[in-house]
Amino acid sequence: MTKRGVFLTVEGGEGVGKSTNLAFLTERLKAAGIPFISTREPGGTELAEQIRSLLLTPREEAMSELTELLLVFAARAQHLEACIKPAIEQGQWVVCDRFTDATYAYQGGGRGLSQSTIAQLESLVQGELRPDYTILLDAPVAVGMSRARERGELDRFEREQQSFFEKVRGAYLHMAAEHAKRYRVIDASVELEAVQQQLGGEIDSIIEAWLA
Ligand SMILES: Nc1ncnc2c1ncn2[C@@H]1O[C@H](COP(=O)(O)OP(=O)(O)OP(=O)(O)O)[C@@H](O)[C@H]1O
Ligand SMILES: Cc1cn([C@H]2C[C@H](O)[C@@H](COP(=O)(O)O)O2)c(=O)[nH]c1=O
Repeated sequence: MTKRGVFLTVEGGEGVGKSTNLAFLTERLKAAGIPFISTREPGGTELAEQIRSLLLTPREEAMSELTELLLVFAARAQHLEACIKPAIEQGQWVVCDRFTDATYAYQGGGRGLSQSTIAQLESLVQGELRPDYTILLDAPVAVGMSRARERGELDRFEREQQSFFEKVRGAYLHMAAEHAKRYRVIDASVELEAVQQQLGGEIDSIIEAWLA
């Protein structure tokens, strides 16, 4: 029987370095000879990427909070069935830039939607499936936003107020405390080399546990 792959998610606020460090993590997996796919949410399949574009593109018509929540889960349903579940079952690791904890942080913490509404959709779309490990890149909101601004034009979420992102960060830190066995919290406010030194230790121990 094929050994199930690990489902590893990378979370954090805007501009904290998720994409940069996801590439670092997958380099470590490659070096260890571990089969993996690297993907992101919202997105990860052609259809889910189209939903991503609906979610991220700024427009005049305001998007209702419920519409936003349902779009996020619609993209996730597609991503899970077409990409994540088959990969894990085939023994591949799935390294995913954001997953449902982002929904609890942004639509729950940021927009104020109830945990129980999100939990109902989580059960409907995912069944029992949850990430095995979650790396939270944590930095003060101002640090992440200044990195995001330097990158160029801001998307629909990045145009939110600082208070929105403070709530998002608070929700992530709360989840990290609540799910301490699954979470690895990394201080992402320091220079990249120091971030990757912390990350290297964490990924090596996760690999070791899987190979044992
Ligand atoms: N520790 C760091 N110190 C300084 N700059 C960094 C650090 N980590 C990432 N950066 C830079 O910050 C910018 C944002 O990084 P990146 O795109 O990886 O963040 P992200 O979390 O994926 O952003 P988003 O949430 O918008 O997708 C990039 O220009 C990247 O080079
Ligand atoms: C999965 C997910 C994402 N979001 C938001 C968070 C970000 O602002 C964007 C994705 O852009 P990034 O460049 O990949 O960071 O989408 C959300 O609000 N809810 C979610 O579940």
